[in-house]
Amino acid sequence: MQTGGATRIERIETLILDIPTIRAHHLSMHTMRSQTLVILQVFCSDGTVGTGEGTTIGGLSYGEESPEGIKLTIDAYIAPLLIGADASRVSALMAGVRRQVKGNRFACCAVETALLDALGRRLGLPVSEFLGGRRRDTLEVAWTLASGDTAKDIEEAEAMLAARRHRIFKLKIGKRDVMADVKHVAAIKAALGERASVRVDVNMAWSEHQARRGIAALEAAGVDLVEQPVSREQRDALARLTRRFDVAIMADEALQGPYEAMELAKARAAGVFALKIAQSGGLFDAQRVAVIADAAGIELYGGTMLEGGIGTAAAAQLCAALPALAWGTELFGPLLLSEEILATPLAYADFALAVPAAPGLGVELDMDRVDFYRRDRPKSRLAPLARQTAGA
Ligand SMILES: O=C(O)C[C@H]1C=CC(=O)O1
Ligand SMILES: [Mn+2]
Repeated sequence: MQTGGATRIERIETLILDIPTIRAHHLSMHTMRSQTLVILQVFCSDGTVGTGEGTTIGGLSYGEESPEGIKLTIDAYIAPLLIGADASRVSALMAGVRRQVKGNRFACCAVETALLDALGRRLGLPVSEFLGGRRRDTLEVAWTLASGDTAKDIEEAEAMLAARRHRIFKLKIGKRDVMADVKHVAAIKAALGERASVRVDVNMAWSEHQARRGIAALEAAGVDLVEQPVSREQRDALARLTRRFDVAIMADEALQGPYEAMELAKARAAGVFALKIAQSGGLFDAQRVAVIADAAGIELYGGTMLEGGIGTAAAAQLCAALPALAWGTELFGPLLLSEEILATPLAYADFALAVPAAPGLGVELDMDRVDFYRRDRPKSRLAPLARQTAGA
């Protein structure tokens, strides 16, 4: 796997970080009070270090990979395949990894991200420039209202509008009775009116029958988009809902890479795809999903697994290079964390995220903060850390 004079992969290190969220984040299957990030670094023989991130939501309650599993997969199975290999052959390296490692898309995405970061640093180019070239330098970013309380959500949305940070709001529903959720959403939409786009994410909590009742009422309340109302296996039900309603129906959990994208497109099961680098299995596979969406006339939304700064920068690099991104993005993950792990936080202003312009992912880790939040930190390092707030 190596040629003379090539830059080699010398070492791969992984770390698990636990960072508190700024408030409880209620999803239909889990309430988050902290987020767990798996950070990996790929050390190359020319001195470049590439950084990647593997992050999921709620342990094993959202997807099949846990943070501990992502770390183990990289340490025990992926790293040994890569040590000594030519670090710049990213696509070939990932094809080799996939021959030996089935599934484990989040772990593969983290590794591919780190290799792309290192390659970009070596080339002196941001990753978006070799994913086809940048089509945009800023990305509109939605915010998720998920405090669990209608009045608090309205207050939070008003503060975001006043600060010009977000004007698209995604509401997490599916935990309560359908009509209680509809009442909650309708009250928020009525308060915000035309000043904001209000969307909902059911995270698979409804049956098809519940979805028919719920979506009809949400459409009447002025909601713009309904994300993954039914379980990911129920592709036919999702297709029937897409045909039945004018409001946009978006596939999220049902979309796990190019194969599912093709099946969803053939079944006309969604009008919009939540494009996520981790769920797709990496930036290359996310690009393949985007190509399928484009060919099928399906619109795109840049989704998140609530990653920290590294995963968010990686998704931003991909989103910057997409030909079209009709529904904007929700790349706000770092803003939900109470502490920043980047040396310079990502910049959010005027409802948008500025896509980092420096080589690679365009961001640097603050290693003191990383050290502080690592799960295995030595007890002697428990001294409080000076607070640095995420965001601009
Ligand atoms: O989309 C999801 O299901 C996961 C995630 C994205 C934003 C958020 O608040 O949760
Ligand atoms: Mn979702």
